[in-house]
Amino acid sequence: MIRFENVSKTYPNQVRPALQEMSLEIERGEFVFVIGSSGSGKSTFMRLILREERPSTGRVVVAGKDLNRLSNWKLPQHRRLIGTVFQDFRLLPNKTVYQNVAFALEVIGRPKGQIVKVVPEVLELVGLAGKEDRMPNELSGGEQQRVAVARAFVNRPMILIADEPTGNLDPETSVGIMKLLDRINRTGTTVVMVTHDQAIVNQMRKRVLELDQGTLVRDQARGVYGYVR
Ligand SMILES: Nc1ncnc2c1ncn2[C@@H]1O[C@H](COP(=O)(O)OP(=O)(O)OP(=O)(O)O)[C@@H](O)[C@H]1O
Repeated sequence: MIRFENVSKTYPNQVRPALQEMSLEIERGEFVFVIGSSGSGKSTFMRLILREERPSTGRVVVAGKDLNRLSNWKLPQHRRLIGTVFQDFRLLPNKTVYQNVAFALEVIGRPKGQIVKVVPEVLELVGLAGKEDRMPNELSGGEQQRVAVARAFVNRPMILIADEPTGNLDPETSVGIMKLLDRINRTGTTVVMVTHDQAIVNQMRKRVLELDQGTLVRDQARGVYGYVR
C-alpha cells in the first residue's frame, strides 16, 4: 500500500536531511505507529505519503502509484485515498457536527442522496449519533476528535493518517479514540499514526517504526515504545 525506496529528503537551504535513505513497505490493512523525538522526521514521512513534499532522492509508491510521476492534476485523486486526523482536530467552527462531515463529501462532488445516507452512518460508527446538530465548541475534546475521525473516514479512504490524534486528550478519552481507530483499521483501512503516547503504543502492540534524526532505526512487529536492545 505504501512503499519507500531509499527515500531521502533535504529541505531547501538545509544541510541535514530530514529523512535519510528510508526503505520500508506498509501492507494494505496494517496498523503502524511512527515514533521518534521532535525533529526526527515523522511529519516529513507523512507529508511524503500525501505528496505535500517530494523526496530529494528515492521513490514513494502509494497504492501502486509512483508519486514522483504523479501529475499535479492527479493530486486531488491521490489525496482522496488518504484520510487525515490531527492533534488539534481542525473542525470548521461555524458548522455543526453533521455539516463538518457532510462538507468533506460535498467538496468532492458526492450527490446529496449519498451524503444524507452515509453521514448518519459514519456518525453512528464513531459514537456521535444524537449530536449531529451540536457546534464543535459544544463538544468535549474527545467528541471533537470523533468528528474529525468521522470526517476523515466518511469517504472510506484506503489509508488513514493520524498525526498525534490523542495529543490533546486525557488518557481515558485517548483509549476511546484508539478503539475507534482500531475499528476503522479492522474495516481494512491502513492506519499510520504518529504518536508520543507510550501507554498507547505499549497497549496496542502494533508495528512500530522509530525514527532518529531522519533515520529509521527500528521497524518492529507488535512493538513497544521503549525498546530494550
Ligand atoms: N519546511 C521545512 N523547511 C526546512 N526544514 C524543515 C521543514 N520541515 C521540517 N524541517 C526540518 O526537518 C527535520 C524533521 O522535521 P519533522 O517535522 O519531519 O520532524 P517531526 O519528527 O515531525 O517533529 P515533531 O515531533 O516536532 O513534529 C527537522 O530538523 C526540521 O527542522
